Amino acid sequence: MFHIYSTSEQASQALASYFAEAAKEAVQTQGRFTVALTGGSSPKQLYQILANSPYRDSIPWNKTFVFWGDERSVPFNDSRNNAKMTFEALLNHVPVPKDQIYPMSGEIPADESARQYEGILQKHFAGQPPQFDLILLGLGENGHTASLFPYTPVLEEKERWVKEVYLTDQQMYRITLTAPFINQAKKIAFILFGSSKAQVLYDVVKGKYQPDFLPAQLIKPSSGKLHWFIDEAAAHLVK
Ligand SMILES: O=C(O)[C@H](O)[C@@H](O)[C@H](O)[C@H](O)COP(=O)(O)O
Repeated sequence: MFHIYSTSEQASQALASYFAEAAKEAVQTQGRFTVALTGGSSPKQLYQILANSPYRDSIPWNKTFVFWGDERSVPFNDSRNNAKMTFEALLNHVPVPKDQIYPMSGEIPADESARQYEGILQKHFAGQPPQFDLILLGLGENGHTASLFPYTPVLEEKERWVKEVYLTDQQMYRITLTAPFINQAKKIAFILFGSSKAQVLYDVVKGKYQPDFLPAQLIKPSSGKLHWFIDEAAAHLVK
């Protein structure tokens, strides 16, 4: 479902409200809210909105468990680290217990980090279906989402929940939730803005299915809901 707004600010406000509703609903039904955050520039406004009232005061942060959809394999203090950005924009300002926040480690080799993260998730979901209540995702101009990049082996992964991927052009490992695992989520919300995303958004949702080339096409929740929070500039080809 598309949620299209004139400005990125309005779209971020709408997603903040959706986030808050998802959190309250999850806590009411299961006693906790499990969310995966995204990196990139698009969610920063959302995080800043969530860090301030009314959301800072109304979301059940003390029952919220925070994970990430992907991470660059760089130390936490590196400016490219997704968790660092999220702490600065959101997590340092809201009362989520620190032991309920699970950054992917960039301090150990990426393959170990991916296995470690899978272990953390298995423990978190022990005895329950491994379903995030909400996963936030961005969309890159080349069709990637999380760290599911075109023509990378991780796109073929069917068993693992979390996997490392080496990106030759960036000369960097990244760690990512895999598409089959993301697709278990109850709610998935993409956030993207600007005319530079219009063509890729069109290609992903209306174009030919070619997920090796456009990995975001792999995101199809098996029983959950898929939402797109976008501005007019990004939406103009899909409307
Ligand atoms: O770590 C990251 O960068 C992301 O998880 C990545 O998948 C991002 O969401 C897209 O690249 C879109 O990024 P923008 O929002 O900056 O366009």
